[in-house]
Amino acid sequence: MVMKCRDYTLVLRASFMTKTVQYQNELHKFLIWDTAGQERFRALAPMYYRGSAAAIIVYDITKEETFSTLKNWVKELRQHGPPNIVVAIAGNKCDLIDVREVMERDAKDYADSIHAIFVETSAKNAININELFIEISRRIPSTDANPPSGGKGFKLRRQPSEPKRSCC
Ligand SMILES: Nc1nc2c(ncn2[C@@H]2O[C@H](COP(=O)(O)OP(=O)(O)OP(=O)(O)O)[C@@H](O)[C@H]2O)c(=O)[nH]1
Repeated sequence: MVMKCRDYTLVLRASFMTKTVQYQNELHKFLIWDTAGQERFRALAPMYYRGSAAAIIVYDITKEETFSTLKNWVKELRQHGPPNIVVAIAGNKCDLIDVREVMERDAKDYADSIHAIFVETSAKNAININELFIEISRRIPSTDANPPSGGKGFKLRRQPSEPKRSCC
């Protein structure tokens, strides 16, 4: 998406991707919008989270300020997001524990306090990525245990439950 504004052009880096995970006997396909996390793009966020079953908010365990920013996104989702949206918090770059600034315990406690899924991940080393999506699948099971044959998808609904995940 490109937004023109006066004499400059602002390119919004929102990319789309899919991920499929197996959960119990079902394949769950996620349609994912990776949006720009910067504050200046906040007004555009509803375009992406509206109608979404889940939101993954990612911070960088080596940068404390990203964890503070994350809390603003949680507030935004709580105030303006779909009422039953499943929120997952991912502390990325857990391969860099030597330069960690955000304690795992603190992040986990915060996630628990808002009933969010929590996991530390490494996109670089593919740690806990699948586990994160499986946990989201667990929270938003199918409303229809027996979808019609030939059907290409099914609706998801939220089911509150306690997350259980630890990092690398
Ligand atoms: N060590 C390490 N580096 C990572 C990991 N994930 C991303 N990076 C690096 O961090 C930098 C930023 O990665 P991006 O994928 O652009 O992160 P982003 O959250 O999309 O950042 P924005 O583009 O600002 O929204 C890149 O240099 C990546 O290679 C990780 O798990 N471990």
